[in-house]
Amino acid sequence: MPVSPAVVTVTGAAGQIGYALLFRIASGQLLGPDTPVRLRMLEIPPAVKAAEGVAMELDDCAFPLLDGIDITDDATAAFDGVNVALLVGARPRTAGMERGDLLSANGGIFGPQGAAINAGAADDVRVLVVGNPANTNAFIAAAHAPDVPADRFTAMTRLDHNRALAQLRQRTGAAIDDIRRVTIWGNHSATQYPDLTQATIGGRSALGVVDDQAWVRDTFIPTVAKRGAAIIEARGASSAASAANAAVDHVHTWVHGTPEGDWTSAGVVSRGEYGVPEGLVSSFPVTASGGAFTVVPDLELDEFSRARIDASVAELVEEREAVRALGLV
Ligand SMILES: NC(=O)C1=CN([C@@H]2O[C@H](COP(=O)(O)OP(=O)(O)OC[C@H]3O[C@@H](n4cnc5c(N)ncnc54)[C@H](O)[C@@H]3O)[C@@H](O)[C@H]2O)C=CC1
Ligand SMILES: O=C([O-])CC(=O)C(=O)O
Repeated sequence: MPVSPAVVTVTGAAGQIGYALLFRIASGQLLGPDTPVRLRMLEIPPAVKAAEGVAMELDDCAFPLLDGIDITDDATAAFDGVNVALLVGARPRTAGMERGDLLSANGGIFGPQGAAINAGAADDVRVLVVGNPANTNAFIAAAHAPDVPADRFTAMTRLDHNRALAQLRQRTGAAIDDIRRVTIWGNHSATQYPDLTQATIGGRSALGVVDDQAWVRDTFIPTVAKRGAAIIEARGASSAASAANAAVDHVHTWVHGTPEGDWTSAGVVSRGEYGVPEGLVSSFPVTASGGAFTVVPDLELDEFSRARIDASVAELVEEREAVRALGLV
């Protein structure tokens, strides 16, 4: 029996991440080889023509799973019946900025989009916010969607998670598939806490394999946390293909699950886990099963980890206060 197509909406579809993302979605890498996809591309009016050009290229790939493409500048139309919403469209930072500096420029995008999702999305909608500052933009979107379960709104820290895996591979020579239980806690910002205390490499403690606390504290953590700025410095533009790759990973894991014995990292709406105030969108260690993320419970946090998580969560609280002051929630 033919499977009906999933509606996947990508905002900012004519941007750099959109260009790296849409072709992977249409080829089946997001939802798997058995699910046809109907793509909805949302753009602001000046970029609709560029989105049309991207759609022409998508057509020219003749992807068997691509059921059709709609292009619109209207959020209500973009999110009508949507199953997977990828909220990418937002301004990227430039050299010298922190992601939080984008709040006033970008925050206003996510309330109306949350409201449009609330009004028209499919019952099983899953939302991934990529546009920065991603955690707080997801908080804004969720606040405007009271009828959508809060656990359907997530923010992307999978890129940070993948960066942590890559740094650990470089340091130890381990295969990526042998590295497990790495965690990104907190905000997708320089305050994030990439945590190796629970991580294993080939079943052994990653900290034991590395055997160099100073490297973890002074090299690993800042390299992962400041990787976005390093890419901007080197490339003259913020990361795009690796961000699109992480978005594909995030949704694929959400839908298809985490491997036995492992977990990933995602920004999810806190229910008070690990002392993170309820309602904030914070990155946690999460497993995925049955199409839902669950925060890994009962991990022991040492003093250093506790302090790092608290510092990043304090920044999320500040961002929440800022969006309240701006009248965005
Ligand atoms: N969470 C993460 O790990 C990462 C997040 N990002 C963020 O993703 C966002 C997008 O980055 P790029 O694609 O490089 O930027 P870009 O500037 O190349 O593209 C953004 C696109 O969004 C569109 N747009 C702006 N307002 C919109 C609206 N209201 N509705 C629909 N579309 C709208 C623009 O017309 C543009 O085409 C930025 O905020 C960037 O900082 C980037 C990398 C990683
Ligand atoms: O750093 C930036 O502005 C873009 C981003 O979020 C990342 O690369 O992690």
